Amino acid sequence: MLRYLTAGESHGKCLIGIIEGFPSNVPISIDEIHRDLQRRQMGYGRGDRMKIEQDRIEILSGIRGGKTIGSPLSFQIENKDYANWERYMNPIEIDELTKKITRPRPGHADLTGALKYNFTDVRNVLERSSARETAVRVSVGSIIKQLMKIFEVQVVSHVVSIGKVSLPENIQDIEAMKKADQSPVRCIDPESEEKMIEEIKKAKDEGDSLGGIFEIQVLGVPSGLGSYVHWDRKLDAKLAYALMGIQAIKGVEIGHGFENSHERGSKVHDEIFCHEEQDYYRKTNRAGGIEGGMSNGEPIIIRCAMKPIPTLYKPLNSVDIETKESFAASIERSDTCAVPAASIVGEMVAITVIAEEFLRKFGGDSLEEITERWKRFK
Ligand SMILES: Cc1cc2nc3c(=O)[nH]c(=O)nc-3n(C[C@H](O)[C@H](O)[C@H](O)COP(=O)(O)O)c2cc1C
Ligand SMILES: C=C(O[C@@H]1CC(C(=O)O)=C[C@@H](OP(=O)(O)O)[C@H]1O)C(=O)O
Repeated sequence: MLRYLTAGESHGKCLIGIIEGFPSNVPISIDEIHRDLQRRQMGYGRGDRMKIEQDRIEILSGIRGGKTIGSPLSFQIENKDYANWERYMNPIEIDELTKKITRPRPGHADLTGALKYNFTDVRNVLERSSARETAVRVSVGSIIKQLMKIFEVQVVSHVVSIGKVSLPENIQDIEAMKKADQSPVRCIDPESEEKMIEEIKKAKDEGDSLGGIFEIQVLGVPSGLGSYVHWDRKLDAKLAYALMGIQAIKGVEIGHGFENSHERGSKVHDEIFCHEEQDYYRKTNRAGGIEGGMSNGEPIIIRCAMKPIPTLYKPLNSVDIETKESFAASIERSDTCAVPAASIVGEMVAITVIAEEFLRKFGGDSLEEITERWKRFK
């Protein structure tokens, strides 16, 4: 079973990841992981923290001479910003005069987190609830992506909307999606992209923030991953669970999920055809590649809705947890919009779920064992 853990605070010394259950003999390129880490840091609307960090991974175990050896694969990513925060974040001793954060931000984990863990300083909450942690999930996904590439599975994503600015139509251009990194908002329509940038600029000038929707497509997924036999084995359920685990993701849609609910069945379901030499196929993919909790061989299409960033430079009302007086919420340095970055996190989280299910079906201890099973299936 493939599983992983993440650790680390946003302004602590470093972030840590451990992957367990990864097969042996898989070649891993550190450059590719660095490329994905850099993709996560890009995107118009990010704040000044991204100018400080240049995320690099240091592998600590599980890889020898460029290939995995089947043991737990562990790594760390340094937080460069720790140098500026050490006196607040040192694990053993912090500056006595450290100012507490007592004005929770609506929409962030601050208030409920402080009450739940019995803190008088909201910093104890925001350090771990921060999406800084997603650098680890991207590293995990990037390692897993390299395994899945051997089995011809790929993942792409693009931004569909920022605030109220949306792509004019449901464009399904995979080649354009593969090149989405070249555009600052990762939008595949240049006209919409410009409008999205304007929208982000306006929100920033007004001390406000924005969310949006991104789409992920996983291509080349063999049919039969996941299962209909039990609710917690359904592939769509697993994807929704993992994707909702990304900070600020509040909705997950598989295929034309919401749109389909307004139509009659005859307009929705993807008819089945068979080519003598070509196997079964569909002419449409409104189901988004999943039927009965199983991949059906079509591209898996997922959309995720991200809420607007909670930290506002023109803050909303809040209550000081020490004095109980009304105040404007605290202002932490912040992104204005992080939908392009979240789309990269989404890619990596989605490919991780697909890999878990792929290994459940074709799994073995070594790459060679898995390849044999996969080839037999094909
Ligand atoms: C890539 C990314 C970057 C984010 N950047 C910020 C940020 O700069 N400021 C902020 O307040 N929230 C940011 N968020 C959102 C918060 O982390 C998130 O809203 C918070 O942890 C509360 O969790 P919830 O929205 O899932 O309920 C970011 C989220 C992601 C995915
Ligand atoms: C550090 C990252 O994102 C952070 C996510 C985040 C939050 O509240 O989620 C708040 C901000 O943190 P800071 O106050 O240090 O600027 C973002 O920069 C990152 O993505 O690597």
